[in-house]
Amino acid sequence: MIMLTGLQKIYHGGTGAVKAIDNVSLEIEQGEIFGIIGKSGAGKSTLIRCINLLERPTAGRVLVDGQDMTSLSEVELREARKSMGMIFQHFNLLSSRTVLGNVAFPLEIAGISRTEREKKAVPLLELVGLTDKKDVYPAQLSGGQKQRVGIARALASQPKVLLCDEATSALDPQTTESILALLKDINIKLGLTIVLITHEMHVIKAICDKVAVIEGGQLVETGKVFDVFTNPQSATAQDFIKAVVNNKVPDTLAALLSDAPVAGGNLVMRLSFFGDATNEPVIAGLIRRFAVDVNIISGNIDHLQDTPYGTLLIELSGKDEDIQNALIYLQDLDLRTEVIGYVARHAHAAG
Ligand SMILES: Nc1ncnc2c1ncn2[C@@H]1O[C@H](COP(=O)(O)OP(=O)(O)OP(=O)(O)O)[C@@H](O)[C@H]1O
Repeated sequence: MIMLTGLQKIYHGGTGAVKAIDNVSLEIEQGEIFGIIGKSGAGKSTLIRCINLLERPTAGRVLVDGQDMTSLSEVELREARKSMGMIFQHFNLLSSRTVLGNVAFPLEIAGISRTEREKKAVPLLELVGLTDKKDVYPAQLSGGQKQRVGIARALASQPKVLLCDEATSALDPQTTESILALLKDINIKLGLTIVLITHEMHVIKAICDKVAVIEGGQLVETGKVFDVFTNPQSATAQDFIKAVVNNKVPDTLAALLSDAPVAGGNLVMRLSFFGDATNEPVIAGLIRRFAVDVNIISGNIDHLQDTPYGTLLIELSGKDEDIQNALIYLQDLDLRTEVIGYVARHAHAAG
């Protein structure tokens, strides 16, 4: 649906050239919700604005539905942009127009008659749950309601893609949740491809199918949200995930760990479970089979989209041989194991 190839954007400002996007290539498929996450200044806004060419890339190609956006004339570009709606952090509504007037505005620009405009806008208000606010002005709306107007307006020209520029950053957590649920609903009902940028991992976790992590204008990691969450490769992705998944080794324990086995010491490891494996009594099975004690340091079970996902940080104590056999047993199960390190038994109170 959307293909970025070797995308580059250099800004020339007072302080010299800034490489905001540095050789980014990625593919977004039809019907998916694709999240782009990065810290402040990573290049997220520039990247999303390059997709509809609100920013013209310095180099690289932007293909949307097979059409090379960078090769279009201004007139062709205006036409192509109709297939890409956009919503913004600060909503960008027209304060002098009613809710209905705002939603119908793109249709007015397109020269569609008043009756036709209303015919198209009214069902969109229903879709976003604002039928009763049709005749009020933006100043009378809450932030969440304003964003609903923004969404309805973006859908007015029946786009194939919805670009969301930090669409929930100005909203409180509960309103954020309801707007994200609405985006998911629209994605399913209309089969709309959604691209969103955010600096918050919980947004990605809530609705995205795939994620791209960017830093310093570069793509550092991309993949299915489930894969990136359960097995992040880059330090940046690991940092973002820490904010929503608590499976960190406590600092007091981390200070005592060594990579190599310690004779007569305990093994600290992380187990990650997905799907059906979350229902398996892994720890009970471990204790039954081996002469080891298991101390659970931390643990949680969560859902990523509809798939259960859990992590357990555990410490095994026992004879060295029993610990190694238990480790081999765990590594053979349908779960992900990660040896965090070894700790001398007397050095640590637990176990
Ligand atoms: N018009 C501009 N002129 C010069 N430099 C710019 C311009 N717009 C952005 N930049 C620079 O490009 C880099 C990326 O900016 P961008 O706004 O895309 O990042 P971002 O990830 O969206 O950040 P934030 O989350 O803070 O909005 C930054 O270093 C920024 O200062």
